[in-house]
Amino acid sequence: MKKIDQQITSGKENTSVHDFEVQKVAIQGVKGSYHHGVAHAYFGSDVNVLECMSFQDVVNSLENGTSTDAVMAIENSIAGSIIPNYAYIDEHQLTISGEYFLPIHHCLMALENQEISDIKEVYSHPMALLQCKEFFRGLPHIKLVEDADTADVAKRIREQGLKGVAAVAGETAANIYQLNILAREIQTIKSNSTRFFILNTREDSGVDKKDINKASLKFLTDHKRGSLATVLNVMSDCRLNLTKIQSLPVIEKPWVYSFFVDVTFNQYEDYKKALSILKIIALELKVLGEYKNQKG
Ligand SMILES: O=C(O)C(=O)C[C@]1(C(=O)O)C=C[C@@H](O)C=C1
Repeated sequence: MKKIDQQITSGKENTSVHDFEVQKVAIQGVKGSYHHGVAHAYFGSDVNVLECMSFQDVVNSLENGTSTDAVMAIENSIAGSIIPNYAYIDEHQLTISGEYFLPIHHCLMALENQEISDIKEVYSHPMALLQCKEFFRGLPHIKLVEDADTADVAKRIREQGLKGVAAVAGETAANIYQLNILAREIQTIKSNSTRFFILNTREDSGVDKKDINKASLKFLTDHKRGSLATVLNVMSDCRLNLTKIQSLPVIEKPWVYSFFVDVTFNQYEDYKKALSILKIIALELKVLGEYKNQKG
């Protein structure tokens, strides 16, 4: 871990001590959220977490040094990409140092002695509500309300003794905040998972070269016929496998798009060769992170 110099001023003394930077992992949400689950799975159950109530706060904590690393959801197998998170990573020069795919099993939970027929409002994270659209289509008496975090709603129901209110969250949240599970596996497709990025602000993500077999890149292309196809062909010719492509509008230039791609590879040299060509043919090529493919 990085060593930092700390100046301690006490009275007239000015002592310089060496300290070790303590790892603190920012998550969106509170204990029992899916982000919390990823922090445990990736960094170990004794990880020191910083609970943030928005993705913006996660980013701020990395920038102002209150966290050293962060976990950020980026896409879900049912609801798709969390587009604003691509922009956060790009605009704030964050480095992707890893990824984690977490199976997501949503439950509907409420205080004891509450039946589904008693529930008038269900609160949860918008991505979680999107994943359970079909389940709620069959319950028209329930109003769906977007909230900051799945587990935080569960916590609030318990702390404020909210009746007629339920949360969509994971089973861990029901256990921590002692809520009854009214329905399990309420996501539209049973096999549901969310991909999370592990982020930091260090230029070198710290991933061992021999472990790197995946990268996330951003680039723009010319408004010329075939320019995107040319970039993708270079990747294919260099034996890179494209696992994801996402376009995002370039907000200063209406109707111009940037592309965010993830590629996997067996040989780091193949990837380096592709980069050297892409630097010439693509516009504004940027490496967002080089890391280990969790599915590999
Ligand atoms: O609210 C939570 O528990 C979260 O961790 C957020 C989040 C998300 O941002 O997508 C994480 C996984 C699920 O896809 C639903 C919600």
